[in-house]
Amino acid sequence: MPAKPLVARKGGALAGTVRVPGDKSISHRSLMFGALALGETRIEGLLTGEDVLRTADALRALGASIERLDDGTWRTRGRGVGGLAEPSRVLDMGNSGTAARLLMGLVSTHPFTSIFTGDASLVKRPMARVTVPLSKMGASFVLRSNGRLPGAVVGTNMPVPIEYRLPVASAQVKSAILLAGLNTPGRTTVIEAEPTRDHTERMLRHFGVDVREEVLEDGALAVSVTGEANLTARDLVVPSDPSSAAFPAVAALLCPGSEVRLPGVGTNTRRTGLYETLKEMGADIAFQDQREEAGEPVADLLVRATALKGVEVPPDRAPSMIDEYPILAMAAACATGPTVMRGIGELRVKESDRLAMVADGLVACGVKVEAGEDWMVVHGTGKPPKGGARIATALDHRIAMSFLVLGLATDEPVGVDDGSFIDTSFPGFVRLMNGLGAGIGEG
Ligand SMILES: O=C(O)C1=C[C@@H](OP(=O)(O)O)[C@@H](O)[C@H](O)C1
Ligand SMILES: C=C(OP(=O)(O)O)C(=O)O
Repeated sequence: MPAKPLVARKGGALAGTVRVPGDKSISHRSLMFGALALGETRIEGLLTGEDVLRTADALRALGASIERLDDGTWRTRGRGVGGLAEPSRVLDMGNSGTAARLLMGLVSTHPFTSIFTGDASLVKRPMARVTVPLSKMGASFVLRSNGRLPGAVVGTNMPVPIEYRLPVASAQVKSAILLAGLNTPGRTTVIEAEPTRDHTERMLRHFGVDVREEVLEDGALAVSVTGEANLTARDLVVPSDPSSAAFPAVAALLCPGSEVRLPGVGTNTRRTGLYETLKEMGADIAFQDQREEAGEPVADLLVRATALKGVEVPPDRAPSMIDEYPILAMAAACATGPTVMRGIGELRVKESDRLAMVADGLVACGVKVEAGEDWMVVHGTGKPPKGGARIATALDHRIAMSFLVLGLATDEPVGVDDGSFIDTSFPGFVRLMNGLGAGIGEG
C-alpha cells in the first residue's frame, strides 16, 4: 500500500450529525460466530474496515460462506461448532491483533493445521499470551523464536478444558480461550482480575450459548462456557464504534463553538472509560436516547466544545479505554494542568508502541510530556500547543487519527506521514471529519 501523507489545519467550529462506522470488536465477532452457527445470520452495520475484511477472508478460507448483500448487510452461513475445514492457504491477518488472536483460538481446537501471518506491525506483536493457554488445551504452535508470527497452529482433536487466570487484562486472550472452549468437552473458564470488554460473552448468549459468570472471593470474575455448544443463527445489529466516535468527539471538544451529534454509538461500560474521563475533565457530552440493540447498549452522543482541565485517570479504568489513550492525550495536551495516566504498559504492544509514539509526537508539537515504562503525564497549558510537526505513524491508525484531530486545534498544521492505515478501523474518516467542517487534506 503506498503511503498517504495527510495534514490537518485549524479552521472554524465543527457542526453536524454523523454516523461513525460499526464497532470493530463486535464486527470481528459477528463474522466468527456467524461462521460457527447453524443457519443463516444477517449482520447490519458491519464495519468494512480492512481488519474486519481480513477476518471475513480467513473464515472463508476455513470453509464458511460470507457475503456482502446489495443492501449493505452481510450474510453468513455457518459450519457449526467444530465444522471448520483446514485452510489451503496462509491466513494473512494484516494489521489486526484481534483477528489473529481470536482466530488462533478458534482453530486450536479443530484437528488441522493453519498458518498465520500479518503485516510489518502485527508480526512484532506478542502471541505467547494466547499460545500459552491454548497449548494447555492441547494445541501446538510453531512461532518464530521471539514468540511472534508468522507461525503455525496445529489444532488438537482431543481438546481439554482449562481454568486460566489472565496474566494481562486482555479481551483478545479471554476471547481466544472461550472460542477454543466452544469445541472442547466440559467447562472452559477464564478468570480476569480486571473486567475487559465482554462482547464475546454477550454475543455468545445472543446465539444461545450458556455463558456463566461468577465473582470470586478476591473480586476477580470467572467467565465460563460449556463446550460442544451449539450456536443458533441470529440476526445482529452492530452499533457505531465508541473507539472511532472518540475522534470526532474530541475534535468537537477542542474546536471552539463546535456541536456534533453522533447517533447509535455503543455505550457498553466496558468500553466507555474515555467518555467518563472526558466528563471528569469537564467535557460537555450528553448520552441521549439510551437503548439496547442486539444485546448491546447504545445512545446518541451530543458533544459541545469545552475548555478541559487535567485529571488523574484511575489505572483500573485502563481496560475500558485501552485504545483511547492516544486521543485522550491530545485532549490532555489542550487542557489546563497535568493529566496523569498510569497502568498503561499494554499500549507498548499495540499496532505501534503507542506510549512512545504519543509522547514523542506531542513533544514535537510543543507539549511537555513525562513518560515511563507504563505511565505518562501530559502537561496541558489550557490552550492548544503550537503544532507544526509531521508525525511518524508506524502503521498505526489510532496514532494517525489522534494527531490529525490535534492539528484541527493547533496554530500550525499537524501532518502524519501515512494515513492509509486509518482504513483498518475507520474507513471514510477524512470525509466524515471534513463533512463536519474539519480541514484535513493530502500533503
Ligand atoms: O477484543 C477486542 O476486540 C480488542 C481488545 C483489545 O486488545 P487486548 O485484548 O490486547 O487488550 C483492544 O485493544 C483491541 O482493539 C480490540
Ligand atoms: C489495538 C487495536 O486493534 P488490534 O489489537 O485488533 O490490532 C486497535 O484497534 O486499537
